[in-house]
Amino acid sequence: MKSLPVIDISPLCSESGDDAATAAVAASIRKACIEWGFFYIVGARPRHAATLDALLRATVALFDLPHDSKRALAASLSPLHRGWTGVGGAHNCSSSGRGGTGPDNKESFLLGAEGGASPMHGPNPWPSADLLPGWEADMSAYFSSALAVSRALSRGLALALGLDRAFFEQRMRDPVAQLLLLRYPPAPPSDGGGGDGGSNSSAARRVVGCGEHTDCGFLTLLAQDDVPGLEVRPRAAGAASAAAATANSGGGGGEGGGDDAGWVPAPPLPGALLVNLGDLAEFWSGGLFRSTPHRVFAPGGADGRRARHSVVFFCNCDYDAEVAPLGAETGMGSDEAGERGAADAGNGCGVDGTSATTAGRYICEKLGLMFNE
Ligand SMILES: O=C(O)CCC(=O)C(=O)O
Ligand SMILES: [Fe+2]
Repeated sequence: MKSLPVIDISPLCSESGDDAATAAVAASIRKACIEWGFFYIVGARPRHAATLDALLRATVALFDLPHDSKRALAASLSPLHRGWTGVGGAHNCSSSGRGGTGPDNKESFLLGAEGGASPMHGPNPWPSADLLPGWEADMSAYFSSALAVSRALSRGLALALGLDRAFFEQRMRDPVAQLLLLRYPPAPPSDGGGGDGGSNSSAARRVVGCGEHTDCGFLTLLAQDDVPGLEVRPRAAGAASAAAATANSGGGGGEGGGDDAGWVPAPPLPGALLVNLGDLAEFWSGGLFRSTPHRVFAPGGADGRRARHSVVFFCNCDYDAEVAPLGAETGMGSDEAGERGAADAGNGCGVDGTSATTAGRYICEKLGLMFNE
């Protein structure tokens, strides 16, 4: 059974070294971005492994705070909607889901780039040091570390598109980046009665933690604890046939139809981060790279006693970075154009429109935000 690719990005983590190893990583990234829009990375700076543990511990500590302490940090109090949102609250950072999957079942806490570089930069509602000693330092360390990994990856993405390796990095000087901490509470035990819509598929019996959506920005890095729940639905021909095989192989319990068809699990892989591309990357790459739909189910079954925690780093480019769909330089060959398939021409990324924009404008439009520039 085919599953999501794993790519060792260590050759991208040094400033120099434009050698065969780098070219091989760029080729793997190109293939993964065309076929899946998702891939695991290993080999990021060693510093990252240490900050990952601290990150997950700090995330649990935040959500374990008493309700009143979290309410005092509510996102509704912040002009940039940073801070805490309880279960059933708004979905923060992604373009809207499709397919009527119902309300999200998750608690979230949003942080973002500080300073005044753009209307999307600003102060974070940090919990006080009395409440959570060292929390701000742990989160800030992870934020910088995730940004360094994103910059390294951006070199691979640029090479994968036939561009100068610094192409995206030069547009990530003080990027619009956000860190979203998530807790998915376990699904209530099923007494076999429920089910929505009378469907018999396992997807219908499971509780949605985060409905199907694509991310709207450039690059997403996901750290997850050891509780699974994330699934992706690749649209390219090669990966899609692997997904169909997964749906039919007994893992999902479906019969090739219903809500499970085409979905592939993206379970936690110790020491790895999961990367996915957002709508902005698909738009910028002229539709060559994928912004792939994904969804999360609340922990159930054997994992049903524990909440799932994940931390999503949405790395965009600088607010005023100019963006226009790339053309011939990406070297999209007829094979790759065929790989895209005719059926999936649009996922709302605006790839068919040729108008140039800026990263900030693109994201604000997707999120329905308006700022006076
Ligand atoms: O929690 C996860 O694994 C993914 C969350 C996600 O896709 C999002 O917040 O955009
Ligand atoms: Fe997402």
